[in-house]
Amino acid sequence: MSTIGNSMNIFWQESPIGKLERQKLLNQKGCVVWITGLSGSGKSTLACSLSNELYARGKLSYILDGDNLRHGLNKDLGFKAEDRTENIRRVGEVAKLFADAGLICIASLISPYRKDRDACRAMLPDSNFIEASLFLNGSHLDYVFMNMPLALCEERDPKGLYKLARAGKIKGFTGIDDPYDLPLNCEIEINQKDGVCPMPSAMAGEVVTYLEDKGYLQD
Ligand SMILES: Nc1ncnc2c1ncn2[C@@H]1O[C@H](COP(=O)(O)OS(=O)(=O)O)[C@@H](OP(=O)(O)O)[C@H]1O
Ligand SMILES: Nc1ncnc2c1ncn2[C@@H]1O[C@H](COP(=O)(O)OP(=O)(O)O)[C@@H](O)[C@H]1O
Repeated sequence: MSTIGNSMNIFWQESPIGKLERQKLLNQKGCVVWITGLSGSGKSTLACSLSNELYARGKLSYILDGDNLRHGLNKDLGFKAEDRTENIRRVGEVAKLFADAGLICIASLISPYRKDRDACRAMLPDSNFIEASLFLNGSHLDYVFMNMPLALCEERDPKGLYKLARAGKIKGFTGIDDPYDLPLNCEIEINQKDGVCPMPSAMAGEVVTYLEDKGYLQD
């Protein structure tokens, strides 16, 4: 019996089929690939390309896209700091469930605050001791940082939001008048090469190679 958050007298219910059985069924390891970066940096593009690439290899993934989740689960949240924190916390919890289900969960959110990203990583510890030896950082969450210059994101501006933010019509826009804390410990960083952004398939390929090397693409 325990007290968690605001709930009292609650018990953990075990289920007969666990993560290991599900992973065997799917021949992959449940994990979270969390893509962070400015609006317009290419998070959704990478998420879709990665999902396609994994599908072609017979691997089951699911995309948690910040924009989409704000249409449902997170429709009560805005963009002030505490709402963004709650947004990331909720998506971290959902991602944890997907990883436990055995899926390769691809989360694509700006996730601008370092403390919230650190909290998500802490939420997904590698609890299985035998498995743990396979993973260097002991976490089933890996960050991909879309390190694209603000000027490029602003030039792309596919939704016209930077223009509105610059005109003062959107307040607290990430990169303009709300901070983006640069990641200090991301597993993968995607950069421009000679001023050119890699093709989506090349970005996805880099992540797939990483997942392969870490042993996620087999049970
Ligand atoms: N103020 C402000 N700041 C940043 N972004 C804004 C804002 N208002 C609306 N949008 C749109 O919301 C998308 C980001 O949602 P997220 O859930 O990923 O944001 S966060 O992680 O909670 O910061 C983001 O989508 P992406 O462009 O896909 O990143 C924007 O289209
Ligand atoms: N690797 C890339 N090369 C060229 N254009 C890209 C690349 N990645 C994204 N884009 C373009 O940049 C814009 C923003 O990409 P998007 O994936 O929607 O970013 P985010 O999800 O971070 O807001 C889109 O118009 C997209 O087509």
